Amino acid sequence: MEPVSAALPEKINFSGVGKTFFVRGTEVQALQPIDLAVRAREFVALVGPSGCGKSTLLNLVAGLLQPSEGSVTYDGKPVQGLNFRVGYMTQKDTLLPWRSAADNIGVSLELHCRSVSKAERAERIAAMVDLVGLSGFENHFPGELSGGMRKRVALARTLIYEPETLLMDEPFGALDAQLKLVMQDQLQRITQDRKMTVLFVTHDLGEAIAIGDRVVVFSGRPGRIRAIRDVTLPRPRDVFRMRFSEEFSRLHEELWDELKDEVVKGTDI
Ligand SMILES: Nc1ncnc2c1ncn2[C@@H]1O[C@H](COP(=O)(O)OP(=O)(O)OP(=O)(O)O)[C@@H](O)[C@H]1O
Repeated sequence: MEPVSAALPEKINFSGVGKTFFVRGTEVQALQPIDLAVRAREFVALVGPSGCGKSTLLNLVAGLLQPSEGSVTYDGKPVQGLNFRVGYMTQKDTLLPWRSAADNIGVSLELHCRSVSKAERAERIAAMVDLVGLSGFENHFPGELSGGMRKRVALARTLIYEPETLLMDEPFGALDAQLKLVMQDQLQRITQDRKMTVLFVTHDLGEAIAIGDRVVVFSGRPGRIRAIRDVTLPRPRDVFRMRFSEEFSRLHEELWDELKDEVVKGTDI
């Protein structure tokens, strides 16, 4: 089955994108030149060994870094300066410990959307609390929340200013296996409903296949694309059961063959 996004315009394009860092006089090549086009509404999962440049790719789309070679475009235009069309959920949730869950969710509106009135902010926070399943915990402080709830706060904080694209860097990495499935299910529902484009970094191949429209496997540092596969399982997917499907097993086996050599020889793990 052809994914919906196949008919949609290109959203993000990496063309010959390489990145080299200079750390105290030493050159670290994080990414070899890569080419990848992401369509609007596509959910692309990036998997690869530690240090292969996955976060660097997200930082390039967010405009936090510039490529050393090649170009990154968003809606056909080079990313220059911060890209406010994207929401970025980083590895660490960076919640403000002195603010309640609700006030953490509203922080990006306070900082970036000053024209939004206090009443509208409260309304949008309440809608987000509901959307991510935090009702009853909105007045708790981060230290009083479980790991899963903190992730829900971080997700709501990213969604509240309605970015059209989500950049997610191992958002569920620290959660236990069951909770991960619950969060994957919720994320799938939200991003499909809102027709979002998603770049999702994970170490977990099963997670990548469960929620991606496409899975991109990277080699170890310097990262290059080793394999790309479409996941044609229909949506909405039952992330709790799809692991038992034939297509899931076939893809997992195929992609694990690509990934395992890289993980074994990984330099940074
Ligand atoms: N700002 C920076 N300055 C110097 N080196 C950096 C910087 N950012 C990343 N690197 C280096 O680039 C390489 C790729 O890092 P990156 O964080 O993109 O990898 P990753 O695949 O996301 O790793 P992980 O899965 O462990 O998070 C690493 O060797 C890292 O040390």
